[in-house]
Parts: sequence; structure tokens; C-alpha cells
Amino acid sequence: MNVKKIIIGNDHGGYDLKKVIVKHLEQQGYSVEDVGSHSDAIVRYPYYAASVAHAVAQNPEDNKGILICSTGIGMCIIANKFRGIRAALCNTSYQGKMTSAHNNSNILCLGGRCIGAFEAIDILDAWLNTPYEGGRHDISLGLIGEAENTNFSDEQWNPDIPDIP
Ligand SMILES: O=C(CO)[C@H](O)[C@H](O)COP(=O)(O)O
Repeated sequence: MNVKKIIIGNDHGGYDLKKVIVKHLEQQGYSVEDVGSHSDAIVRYPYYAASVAHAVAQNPEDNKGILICSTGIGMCIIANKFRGIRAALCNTSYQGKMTSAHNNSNILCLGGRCIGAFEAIDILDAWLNTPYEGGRHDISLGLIGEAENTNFSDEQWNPDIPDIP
């Protein structure tokens, strides 16, 4: 287990699945930080995605992230706007395995209204238990880094999550 902490965030569409995922991670011995949301009340997913992405980007050696909304798509869009983040939306355990092996993804995005709890756990376990292969994939990750350097400013958006959406 190389990852020291898993930071997890969700909106109302991901709240139920988040509870299942947190329980599973804790049973596996992972240290989990839950940035919310903490109920199924309607919230705006970009705040939670930004909070997790910022924390993972600050310490990518030790931290990984999980983001869950209804589809996983909006969370993934926001997370990938942070320098150093490689967020992957996965709907199959094959994708979970391959995005670790080839993309060295550091945030897993899941759709709480797209997949069931058992599928989600299979995807999560495949993602966490598959090592990055390196080799030829380092070339692609280098190119992703070049795209970030070309297109991103050094200012990173890290909004505080408001009490009211
Ligand atoms: O999946 C999502 C973003 O990609 C959100 O969970 C979804 O947009 C929320 O929609 P609603 O407010 O209708 O529940």
C-alpha cells in the first residue's frame, strides 16, 4: 500500500456510493479524509472536486483522490484542470486497472447513478492494486506535463466549500 491517504469528495448524486466506498477503504486499512458533502442535500460538485484535486496536487507522492457525482463526468472535468492531476472516470474494473497501469491516474472518478456498489468496489480495488507500468507510458505522461506547462497558469483555484450551495 504505497498511498498514505485517500481524499474523497462527492455531491448529492455521489453521497450514497461515497458511504460504501469509505467503509470499504477503512476496512482495507486506508486512511481516508472525507471533504464532503455529508448528506444528500443538493450541492455544487465543482467545490468538492476542487478541494480534492488541490489536496492531491499538493502531495501527489502520498495522496490519491476519489470523486463521485451522479455520472462522475463533472468531477472529472474539474479535477483535470488542476496541474499534476490525472483524473480518470471509470465504469469498468478493466478501466480501473488500465488507468493505473498506463496513466498513473491519481484521482478516480465514479458515477453514483451509473454503477452499483459492487461494481464500484471492483473498479476501486483494480485501481488501487495495479501499479503504474512506467516504460513507454512515461513518454505520454511527459507530454501531458508539457500540455499543462503550455496551457495552465500557475494560479490554482482552491475555493472554500461554502455552507450554502
Ligand atoms: O453528475 C453530475 C455532474 O457531472 C452531477 O451529480 C449532476 O449534474 C447533478 O444534477 P442534479 O442537480 O440534477 O442532481
